[in-house]
Amino acid sequence: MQAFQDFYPENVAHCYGCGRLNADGHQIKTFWDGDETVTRFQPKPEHTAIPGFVYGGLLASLIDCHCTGTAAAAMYRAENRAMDSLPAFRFVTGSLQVSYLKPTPLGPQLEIRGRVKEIKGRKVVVEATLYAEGVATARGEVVALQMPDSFTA
Ligand SMILES: CCCCCCCC/C=C\CCCCCCCC(=O)SCCNC(=O)CCNC(=O)[C@H](O)C(C)(C)COP(=O)(O)OP(=O)(O)OC[C@H]1O[C@@H](n2cnc3c(N)ncnc32)[C@H](O)[C@@H]1OP(=O)(O)O
Repeated sequence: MQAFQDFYPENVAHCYGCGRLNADGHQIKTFWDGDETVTRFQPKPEHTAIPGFVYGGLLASLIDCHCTGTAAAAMYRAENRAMDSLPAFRFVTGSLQVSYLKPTPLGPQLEIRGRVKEIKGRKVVVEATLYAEGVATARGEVVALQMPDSFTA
């Protein structure tokens, strides 16, 4: 099954969090699960904050790209269009808010689940919860905006 990120056009597939063409990035993969979206990610030893626990910046990055990917997929769903159809939706982060609820253990695979809160014009608001072994350890919200032309290098 193809992930949302597998549909990103080549010129926007280099993001550190989600670009499949960034060999040094996280290359997250996000899928629909009913009305929710899900990403699973295995942190590595270098993603340490305090020994035994995951660095919060990594968790923010995972939530960020999970939510921008969800925003793009949600726009396709809202327009009843296939994800490889044109014009492509490209989203960037307007705001990213993260609450760290509990320390996140380094070891288990993490699961991020997202839900669309609002679609309004070029803006999509997505909320996400990050779980380690079924326990919610972080929660976030992203305001994603369709990418302006000024981002084109
Ligand atoms: C499923 C298949 C898909 C296939 C194809 C998909 C294509 C690929 C998709 C994805 C590519 C991968 C890329 C991932 C990216 C990862 C995340 C990043 O790291 S992104 C880098 C960090 N972010 C920036 O550098 C942004 C810098 N800021 C800007 O460029 C602008 O400020 C921008 C675009 C965020 C907003 O500017 P405006 O001019 O478009 O916005 P205005 O028209 O003023 O507002 C529209 C609405 O948005 C709200 N808004 C605007 N900025 C906001 C902000 N910063 N925070 C909260 N809300 C904001 C406003 O309040 C307004 O809402 P009201 O309509 O009134 O409800």
